[in-house]
Formats: sequence, C-alpha cells, structure tokens
Amino acid sequence: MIEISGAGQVFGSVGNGGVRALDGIDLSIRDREIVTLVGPSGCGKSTLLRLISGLVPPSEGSITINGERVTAPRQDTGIVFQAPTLLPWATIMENVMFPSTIMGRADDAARRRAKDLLAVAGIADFADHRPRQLSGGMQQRAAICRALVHDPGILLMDEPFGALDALTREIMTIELLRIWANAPKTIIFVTHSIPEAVILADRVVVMSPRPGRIAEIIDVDLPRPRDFAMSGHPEFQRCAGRIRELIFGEQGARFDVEH
Ligand SMILES: Nc1ncnc2c1ncn2[C@@H]1O[C@H](COP(=O)(O)OP(=O)(O)OP(=O)(O)O)[C@@H](O)[C@H]1O
Repeated sequence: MIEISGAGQVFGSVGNGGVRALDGIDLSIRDREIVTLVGPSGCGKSTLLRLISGLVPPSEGSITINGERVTAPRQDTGIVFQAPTLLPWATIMENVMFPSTIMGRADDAARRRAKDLLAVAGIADFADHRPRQLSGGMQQRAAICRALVHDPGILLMDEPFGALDALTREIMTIELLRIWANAPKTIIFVTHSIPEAVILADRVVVMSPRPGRIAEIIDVDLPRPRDFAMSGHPEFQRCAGRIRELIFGEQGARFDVEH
C-alpha cells in the first residue's frame, strides 16, 4: 500500500554545511500493518515520517500510496506528534472535529464519530473543556482522536507517548492496539522505546545512525491481542534482543534509546 523506493533526504547542500538525513530507503508497507521505526537519535525517523505524510518532499526517490505519488498531505493520512498541539482556545470537541471542519465535512456523522472516539479514549466527559483543563495524557488522547476523526486509512505517529509517564504510556499503547483492533488501519509509529516498538509492531524497522538507512527489518511473531505481560515471551525477547544488538552493538555508544 505504501511504497518507499530509494528515498533520500538532504537538508541544505551536502559539503556546504548541509545534512544528509536519509539515504536509499526502500520499504513496502502493507494495508493495516503496524510498522514501528526505531534507531539512534538523529537517524532520520521523524524525517521519514514527514516524507510519508507529504509534509516534506523527498530530495531523492519516491513515495507512493496506493500507486499515487505523495506530493502533499493527504486526506487518508492522520498524524500525531509528540506534543498534542491542540488549539488552546478551542474545546476538546472542536479540536477533535478540526480536520473534518477544514475539509468541509463537519456533519452529524463526523460529530457522532468524534463523540464515539472521545468515549473510547475515556475523555467523553471533557468534550466541552479547554485543553489546559486536561492532563498531558488526556490531551494526547484528544490529539489521537483528532487524527482518527476523518477515519484515515493511515496513521503516522511520531513518538506520540514520549512525553507521558511510564504508566500512562503503557496504558496508551494498549489503548492504541484496542482502537486498531476495532478499526484496523496502517500505522507507522516512531519510538525510542524498544518494548513499545515490539509490543505494537508487525514489523520493526531498525535504522542505522546518520545518514539514516534501514539496518534490518524484524518480523514480530507474537499473537494478538497483546499486552506488556508478554515481555517475558521468548519471541518478545528475541526481537528486543536483536534491536538492542543492532543499535548498541554497532556503535558501542550511548544512544537515546530506552531499553
Ligand atoms: N528541517 C531541517 N533542517 C536541517 N536539518 C534537519 C531538519 N530536520 C531534520 N534535520 C536533521 O536531519 C537529521 C535527522 O533528524 P530527525 O529528526 O529525522 O531524526 P530522528 O531520528 O527523528 O531523531 P530523534 O530520535 O532525536 O527525534 C538530524 O541530523 C537533524 O538535525
């Protein structure tokens, strides 16, 4: 469904203070697959996500979704960033409805869907509150509802739980899997957490240090539904061990990766 071929990204001009962030990325992502991206800080994970989102055009290579070249943000793609980035003056309901509103599709069906999503995310009682009246975790749930409201087939998530405490983070990860099980969609998820990467993924894409290349793609053969109690499972340990080996073994340096 998503085809990335020979994608490279250079910021500025190389040799002249520019940065090569990505090099020769080839990756095919299937419909309804969950792919997680892990790798050392600065290896280009966020850049790759931005290329797929159409927010940034690749300097080299191409990205297609269902055979169409990605040249701009698409309506069938939802994005969640690390910070919830809600509009502070708008209510939670208005924030969640925002994508439907700007697409001119803020009808009753969209409002019903927004309400249902808020209920699934456990924040239905806060629909009329402003973002500042919610905790960080609740705001991020609202941001996830906003990314899902127009029912995109693709969800791009850039360390969406990175700013949350460890407990909320685990709960949110399992909630995301529950949402996905109810309405499967293609998810590409950037994380620094190896357990999060394994628990979520059908495949973990491990990237090498800058310029970011794909070091290895690991198939995670754990049954679903999943939860963190599976971290003792031999398949979980195999995957987590291999990711650690790839990231820490190659460089022997201290990377910004939780393990
Ligand atoms: N707009 C930009 N202009 C110039 N350089 C950039 C820009 N965006 C990213 N870079 C550089 O590209 C490289 C990859 O950055 P990116 O944010 O994609 O990495 P990352 O793997 O997501 O990092 P982290 O895990 O720390 O969030 C970095 O060296 C970064 O400095």
